[in-house]
Amino acid sequence: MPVSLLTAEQVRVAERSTGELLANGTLMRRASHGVAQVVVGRLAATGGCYGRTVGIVVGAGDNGGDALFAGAELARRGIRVTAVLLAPDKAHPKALLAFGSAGGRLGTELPRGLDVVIDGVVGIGGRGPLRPTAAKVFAGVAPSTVVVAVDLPSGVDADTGVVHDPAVRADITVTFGVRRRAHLLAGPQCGRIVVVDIGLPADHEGDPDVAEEYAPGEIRLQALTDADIAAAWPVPGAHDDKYTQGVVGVIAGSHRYPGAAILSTGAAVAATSGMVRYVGSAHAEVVAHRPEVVVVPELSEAGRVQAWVIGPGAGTDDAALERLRTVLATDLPVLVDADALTVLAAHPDLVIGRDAPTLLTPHAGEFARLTGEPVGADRLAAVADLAKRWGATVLLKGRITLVAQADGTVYGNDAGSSWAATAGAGDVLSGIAGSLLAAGLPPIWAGAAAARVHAHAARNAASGAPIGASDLLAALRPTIRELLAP
Ligand SMILES: NC(=O)C1=CN([C@@H]2O[C@H](COP(=O)(O)OP(=O)(O)OC[C@H]3O[C@@H](n4cnc5c(N)ncnc54)[C@H](O)[C@@H]3O)[C@@H](O)[C@H]2O)[C@@H](O)CC1
Ligand SMILES: Nc1ncnc2c1ncn2[C@@H]1O[C@H](COP(=O)(O)OP(=O)(O)O)[C@@H](O)[C@H]1O
Ligand SMILES: [K+]
Repeated sequence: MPVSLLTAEQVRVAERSTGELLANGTLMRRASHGVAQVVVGRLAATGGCYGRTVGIVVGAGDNGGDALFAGAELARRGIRVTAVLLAPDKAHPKALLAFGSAGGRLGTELPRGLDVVIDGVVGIGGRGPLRPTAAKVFAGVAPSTVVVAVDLPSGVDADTGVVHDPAVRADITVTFGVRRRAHLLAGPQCGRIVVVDIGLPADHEGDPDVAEEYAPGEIRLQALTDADIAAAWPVPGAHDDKYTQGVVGVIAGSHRYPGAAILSTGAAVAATSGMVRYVGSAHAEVVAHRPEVVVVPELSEAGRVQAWVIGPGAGTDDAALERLRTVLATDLPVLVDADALTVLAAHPDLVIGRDAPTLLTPHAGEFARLTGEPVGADRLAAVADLAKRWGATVLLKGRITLVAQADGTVYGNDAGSSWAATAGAGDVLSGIAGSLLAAGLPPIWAGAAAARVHAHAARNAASGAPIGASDLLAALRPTIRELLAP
């Protein structure tokens, strides 16, 4: 099942629902034990615990309490632990006492050359950037020191994932019970995320039971897992033929710029085993690369399809507008990308009010063209708002891809690497998502599944070195094979 990512308020609701466990400090003891275990695991893997050095940066709230209790546990294991209290008179009293009794020391700055530093400045109660005193402490941390954030890297907004300046950059983030939105939205800032079970009540899907907290239209952020995608990926059955699996039509590229057409149709051929049609002036080039694609130069000559992809390298002239108008007037699912988004920006009425499934796939620049303003720091709010206003599904590209449906549901994916940031990678994405639309997946699933497989393919193709979009395309089939038969 998709993994939910909660707001700070939803986390607090889930914590409060445990009643006594929250009030008597059991949740905090479980949380801090989880932090200590992660640190011990890290030290044990690199030479053991005894005599190693850990620093703790402690803020005024419960996040600092978690860090101090964890520090007490580490000190009891023979680790030399030093805590810097940013607000000494507000540090969690019981945790501070436990830390002192366990042999933890207090300092005004962190010792040099630490093995690990624990960021307990702020968690879900944090607002804005690291304040100057905390920033100064972290500025002195050596690059070789492993940074373990308690709950969230401080300076990262829990709900929007906005990374303020300055903010902590963590190698590992240890969180409690359920992921916060920032763990996806600011994934690269969090490093590896470890979710510790602290006994929050779970609903039948395994998520903390906050379903009733969602009002209609409210943003609900989730992430698809590989298992979700594998279960939904179209696999031909005994009675399938080329038509029953869905035919995708791609309107892309031009004789002068055939690359987008080759990449998009190539990805559509690789993603599912149905049929791919191509419409446009790059028909000779497309068929030279992929003889199985059925090509025609004009839209009027195209046979039946179950979904359209329109836009990659397809131009922005009057003829492009007419083709866009024609496909959007059908009752078929349509993916609008690249040049077609530029055309659409001047004619939003073509999509607003459209009943059939519509998937828009802008990068940040195209998004700004559609809305008339930059995406801004809060990408989640921006993409959800456009989806709601236009009544379409919107996939905002980038390291973190967000796919928003008009009802407030948003699926997010952290690509895990940025090797896909290369020319033509978007054309590949359009072909994958288009073929999934033709197979009958709802736009949010087609977009999110395509984004995740695209990211895996980029990582597999790159394997530590730069790639071009055709390398990404070539890695698609082995990546899908790995997904379907892990
Ligand atoms: N409520 C609970 O039972 C549990 C809470 N837990 C921990 O408690 C945290 C939440 O604790 P709190 O609600 O006390 O909030 P935090 O400790 O996250 O932060 C609030 C405090 O930090 C100050 N502050 C806010 N922004 C700041 C900034 N930019 N720089 C410096 N100080 C800033 C605030 O004035 C306030 O004193 C979670 O993130 C988690 O680590 C865990 O122990 C799990 C259980
Ligand atoms: N920093 C990044 N990390 C990971 N993936 C990225 C990054 N930037 C872009 N991408 C992905 O690469 C693709 C680029 O698409 P796009 O910008 O349309 O390029 P083009 O038009 O050249 O094909 C998208 O799938 C996008 O999500
Ligand atoms: K923190």
